[in-house]
Amino acid sequence: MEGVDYLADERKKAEFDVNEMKIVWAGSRHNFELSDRISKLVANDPGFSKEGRTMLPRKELFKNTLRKATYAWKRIIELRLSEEEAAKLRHFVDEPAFTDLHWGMFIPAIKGQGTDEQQKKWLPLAYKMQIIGCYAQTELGHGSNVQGLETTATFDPQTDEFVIHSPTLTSSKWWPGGLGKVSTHAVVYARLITNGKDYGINGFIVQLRSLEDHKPLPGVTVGDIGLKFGNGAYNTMDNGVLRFDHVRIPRDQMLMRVSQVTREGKYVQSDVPRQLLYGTMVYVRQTIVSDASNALSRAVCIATRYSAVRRQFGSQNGGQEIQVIDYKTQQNRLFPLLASAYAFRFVGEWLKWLYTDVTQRLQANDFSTLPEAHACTAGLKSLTTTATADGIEECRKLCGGHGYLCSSGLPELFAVYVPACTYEGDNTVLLLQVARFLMKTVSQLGSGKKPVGTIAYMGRIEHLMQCRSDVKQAKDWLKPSAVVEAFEARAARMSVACAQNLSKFDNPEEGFAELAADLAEAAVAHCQLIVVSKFIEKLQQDIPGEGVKQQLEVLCGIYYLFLLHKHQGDFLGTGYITSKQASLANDQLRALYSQLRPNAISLVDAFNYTDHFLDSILGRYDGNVYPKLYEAAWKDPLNQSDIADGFHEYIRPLLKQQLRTARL
Ligand SMILES: CC(C)(COP(=O)(O)OP(=O)(O)OC[C@H]1O[C@@H](n2cnc3c(N)ncnc32)[C@H](O)[C@@H]1OP(=O)(O)O)[C@@H](O)C(=O)NCCC(=O)NCCSC(=O)CCCC(=O)O
Ligand SMILES: Cc1cc2nc3c(=O)[nH]c(=O)nc-3n(C[C@H](O)[C@H](O)[C@H](O)COP(=O)(O)OP(=O)(O)OC[C@H]3O[C@@H](n4cnc5c(N)ncnc54)[C@H](O)[C@@H]3O)c2cc1C
Repeated sequence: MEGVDYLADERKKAEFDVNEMKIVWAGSRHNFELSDRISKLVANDPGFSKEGRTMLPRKELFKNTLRKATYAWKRIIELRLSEEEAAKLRHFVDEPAFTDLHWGMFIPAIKGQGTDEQQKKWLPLAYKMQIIGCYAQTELGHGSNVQGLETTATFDPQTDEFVIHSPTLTSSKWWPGGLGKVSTHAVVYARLITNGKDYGINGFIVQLRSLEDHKPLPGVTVGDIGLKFGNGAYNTMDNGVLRFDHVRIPRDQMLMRVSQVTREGKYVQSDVPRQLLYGTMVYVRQTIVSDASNALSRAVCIATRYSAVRRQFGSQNGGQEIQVIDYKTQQNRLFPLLASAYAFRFVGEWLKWLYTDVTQRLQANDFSTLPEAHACTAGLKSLTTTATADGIEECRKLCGGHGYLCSSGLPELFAVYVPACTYEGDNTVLLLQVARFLMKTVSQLGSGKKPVGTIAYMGRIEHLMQCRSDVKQAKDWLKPSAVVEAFEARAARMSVACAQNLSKFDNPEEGFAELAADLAEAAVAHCQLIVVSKFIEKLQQDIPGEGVKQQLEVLCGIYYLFLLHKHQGDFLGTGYITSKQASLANDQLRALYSQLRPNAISLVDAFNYTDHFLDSILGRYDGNVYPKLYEAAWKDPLNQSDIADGFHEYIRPLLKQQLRTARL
């Protein structure tokens, strides 16, 4: 029981009020109480047990997910949970399921792209789960290039219907979650054709399966696309394939907020921008940023607790060995991830605000902030999911050999998380969207159009192109103004360098393609600036609780100094800092690691995760790792008998043969 006492000692070292930090992490007292209550409700309900999940064959795994999702719905109804509480419950059940897409994409697509009338008709059915929907956009041949989708929706004025058709193999819908085995309906993205003219992509509500016996409707071929990465993991989801053979739907099932087709077959474009068709993706990308902080904090919680329990080397006079968390290399790998989890939390909060603001504006027909919202959601989705996927894998390595066991929770967390780098937009493709936005901004600098919001810094381009860091000693790197200027100057100079290189090409598209790798790096620099700025802005707020703000300052410092160290080439290459100043930044970073060290365990306790949610022996709250690892091994099906199945067939004949050879 050594571990139990050990983490208790660690907790005593905390220099701040952990309960207050829990509220900062949750975003508000209300959010904290909500998460705390619902996570415990899920953890204490045997219906949501995760026991043996990674051992189940696919069919059983999937059925188990159906059972859990239905049980969750039953509890939501019985307990009369609000929409907010219900969403939390699904979150803490912690198993990818068709319901994620139903609530997370099908309903938002109808809300964002449907007319009031369409919303009135479809949303009540969806809210009661009398229909179950998915988001069918991606095809076998195209995912990133949405304009390249091939499914057609041809208007037939004779019958006032659209004919939905998959003209080629590559037009088969491929990937939509919840489609394979569950959804009764889908929002299908298809090329709208009327009067022989192709008007590009639009959304259509299409029924796929009978509401009576769940059989695919005539003309619909639908199934699961097969086993995915990892054991268990995302295989709880029925990502699907779907083909249409001239399936007819009424005209009013075209989502008509952005454009309409009249009874006569006339195409009418509303005064809202066509980009609103992509609105569901903007919404989901924004939620993915908060999810990144959830996933990363979970991995970091496991790796931090285990790093305090684990000891290697350095025993003096028969005393205890060193806790691996005390190695500076371990700190240099772990603490920036802990800081990133907090950074992503705060930028996620801010992005939620931005999204709400843009939605309100859109409702009032003000579309001015849409490009920035797109650039921010795309860029931050890309930045945070890349860092989180890499971070989870780093946490696995930080846990040494035991991190490779499924019982550490890390392999499954990684396998479930890593597709976030691809879905909702491949991370590189999304960075290039940010780069386009940046190049447009730079090209308009002389036009008198003042950059606002996250690109307001470009308005000070002349200063940012020539200023130099005035850092003279390590602690100067703790000054927010010094840091923000460093990140602004680096981002601005990288963008301007790209713009200058682009201007050498006669054809801008050719130039963009040729310089894509540099452009993606400039986009990363811009996105890192946003995260750093939002963290610093958070610290300017009034934050109650003894020592809480100080800890956040340490975390913020670690976040930006680690980035500065990692991307030293950019900061030096653009000439904003000298190598001496880079080295001072590193000195300060090391000092911050030492300040963070006694608080590390309490900083991960502030995430307030239940052992059920973490589902990790290495990350147990009580640190009681070794007895539980030992116990868990014996639960493996291989250990149900001393003699393995297959012994008589394979091992015994082998041994006999060796015996004969030995006698020879
Ligand atoms: C990559 C692009 C952006 C390219 O679009 P395009 O129209 O060919 O590109 P373009 O000419 O560069 O852009 C035209 C213009 O559209 C703008 N734009 C592009 N996207 C958006 C948006 N979301 N909101 C607002 N504006 C947007 C661009 O900035 C361009 O604007 P501009 O003309 O420069 O003013 C797009 O096609 C795209 O988003 N691809 C990624 C596909 C994707 O994310 N699929 C998601 C499928 S659902 C899913 O994965 C579910 C995940 C499961 C889960 O969450 O659990
Ligand atoms: C687990 C999971 C769940 C999903 N759920 C859904 C869903 O519910 N509904 C749905 O419709 N879709 C879903 N998708 C599909 C997903 O949205 C797409 O896979 C994603 O948008 C990436 O598109 P792609 O597969 O076409 O990748 P590709 O674009 O083919 O990417 C392949 C490679 O090409 C590169 N590349 C592509 N274009 C460019 C470019 N212009 N410049 C430089 N590099 C480029 C990419 O960076 C990448 O390295 C899901 C995918 C996964 C993995």
